[in-house]
Amino acid sequence: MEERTSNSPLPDAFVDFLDANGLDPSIYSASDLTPRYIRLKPGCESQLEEIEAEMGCKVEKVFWLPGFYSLPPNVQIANSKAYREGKIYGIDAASGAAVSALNISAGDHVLDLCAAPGAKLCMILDLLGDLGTVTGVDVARHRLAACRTMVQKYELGDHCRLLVADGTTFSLFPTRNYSDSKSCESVLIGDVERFKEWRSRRTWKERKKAARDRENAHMNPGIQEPELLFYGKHAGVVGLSEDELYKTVSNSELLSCGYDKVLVDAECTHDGSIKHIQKFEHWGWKTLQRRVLDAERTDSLTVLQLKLLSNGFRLLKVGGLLVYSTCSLTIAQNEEVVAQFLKENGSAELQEISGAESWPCRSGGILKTLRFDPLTSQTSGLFVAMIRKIVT
Ligand SMILES: C[S@@+](CC[C@H](N)C(=O)[O-])C[C@H]1O[C@@H](n2cnc3c(N)ncnc32)[C@H](O)[C@@H]1O
Repeated sequence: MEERTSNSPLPDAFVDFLDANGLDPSIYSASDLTPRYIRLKPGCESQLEEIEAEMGCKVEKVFWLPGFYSLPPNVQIANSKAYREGKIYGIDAASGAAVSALNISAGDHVLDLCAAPGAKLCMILDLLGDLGTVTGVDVARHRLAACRTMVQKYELGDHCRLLVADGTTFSLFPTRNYSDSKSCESVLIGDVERFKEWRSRRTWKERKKAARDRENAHMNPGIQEPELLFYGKHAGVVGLSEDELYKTVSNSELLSCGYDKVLVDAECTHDGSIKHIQKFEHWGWKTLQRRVLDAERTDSLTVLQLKLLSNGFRLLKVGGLLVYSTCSLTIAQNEEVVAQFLKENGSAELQEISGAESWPCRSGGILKTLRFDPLTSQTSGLFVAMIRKIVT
């Protein structure tokens, strides 16, 4: 593919891709003016003036999203003291809206099925406070390791466990306190080894075992067990035996013992993030062709997205809420995936997102779904749908 030839900020091949997907390229015209967004850790509000002085720019409150602030587009936050000290993290306001849609409350057991690198997971943990648990899953070990670093840096890990696993087949139910898990028929038998408090430094025996497990998983890809990459003190793991932790649950048990909230922030072509697309200038246009524009790539992604959404929904308890989001704006990866999923799942009901009336977004192609884009929202592009599991 040739490099960009027009004066548009978008590569020509990308404009053709937008055209083929019925997307108006003008939604990206405001992308150079799109602010940077940060979330301020709860309790740090009084330090805002100090943070502003240090960054040398205005830090403005996002009126429609609590805890969020906008900065001018090209401000680098990584060198700031507030960032180094874990008082702020970068997260787009549209991503914040997707998490906010979940209406996280104290005591929730939350599953984040495509968790890495972890900005949304951090926000979920921030909102959860001192009760409940968050299970973060991602298939990419190195990305989940980065997520662990982030959770530890922001001191948010106490109620969190991270597992390398395929989200399309992941099947572990939430780890509640031991007394709770009894009610979910997880029974303690005999004198078995139990998980102790997490230590960053693993013993030789533990490292050896982890390497052996990875080797086995590599040799037998069909029977991979999730790999536990991190767990906090109150994540419900301490005190469990391996059998209890890795116990999978039947679909009928999940109706009552499943997660209260599930986020499926699915893998996608990332075409809603023009900053991401512009990175291909350095990565090479051939890579853009392979990763974003190729129709076969989109086809295999939509299959993956439907599988992730279906499995996330299976792991939800009755009455629980699931948010499906992607940072693609194509209909194939959003409305069509949701429509197919609703057709296959009689107990799934699309929900109006409460609070969204004040959000600067527009309706998606299916009623109750939402679309953020740089022009409408002054955010990155994001599709959001919220689904409840009902009794059928
Ligand atoms: C859009 S990113 C998620 C971003 C993340 N939620 C955040 O806020 O930082 C999609 C993630 O899905 C992961 N992924 C891809 N296929 C997966 C699968 N089969 N199971 C679980 N995760 C998967 C990728 O490794 C990637 O980290």
